[in-house]
Amino acid sequence: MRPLIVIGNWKMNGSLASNASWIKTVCRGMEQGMPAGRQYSVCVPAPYLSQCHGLIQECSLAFMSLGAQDVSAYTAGAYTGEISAAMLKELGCTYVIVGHSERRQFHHESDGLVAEKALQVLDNGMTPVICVGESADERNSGREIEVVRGQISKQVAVLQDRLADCLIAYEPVWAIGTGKFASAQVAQDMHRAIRLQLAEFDEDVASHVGILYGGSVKPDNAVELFAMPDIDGGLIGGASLNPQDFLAICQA
Ligand SMILES: O=C[C@H](O)COP(=O)(O)O
Repeated sequence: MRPLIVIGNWKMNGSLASNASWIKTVCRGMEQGMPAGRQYSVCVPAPYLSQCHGLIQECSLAFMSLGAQDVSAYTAGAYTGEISAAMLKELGCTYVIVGHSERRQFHHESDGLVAEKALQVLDNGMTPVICVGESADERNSGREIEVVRGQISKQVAVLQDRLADCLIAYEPVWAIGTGKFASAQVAQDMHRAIRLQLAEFDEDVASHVGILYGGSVKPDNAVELFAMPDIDGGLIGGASLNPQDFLAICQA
């Protein structure tokens, strides 16, 4: 049985004051009781990891953890501006997003680089959240399965059995920050296609991997999305900035 996992992604938002208020509000809300067997996390900008780790630790909620939004593909050395997986581990991260479509689009990250980053995360005892998804043009031309299969096949080739310890986030680019979300059935169809592709490699890996949906998840569409058999939770962008909306999605 795969646990439901809800991960917030603040992207490049936050401040020392607003982070503290967000974490206190969310922790207070979670202390009132959450559905059993779920995991929650929030991926914050790197400069705030230390602050947020301290605040999350103070809450002492076993099901709430910290995550990062990106990582270097290198272990250590002369890579100015990069942040290694070992550093993220030391700062208390449990999850690390890799290959988010914004990194692919604005920083030209390839599937190969994304897989190398995922390896770094795994080697340091954390869980990579590997993002895949098609653009509007790719879906409109009927190529969405082919595109996502291509992204997944590179991860399979590099990560092999270690994919069982990863999460995959299906995030259709046309749904990110646009308010247009994939209907629960459209998302389920893609999640199923991803799981079947993983089963071609190894059925055990396919049944273990959590596949999260991301793209305009809100409190009012989360229930239907999370009820789908191959949707194991969500990666929440815009709605995670509001602690009440994030809590509502976590409870969906
Ligand atoms: O990482 C999160 C995704 O990019 C989704 O963002 P969004 O919920 O603002 O559409």
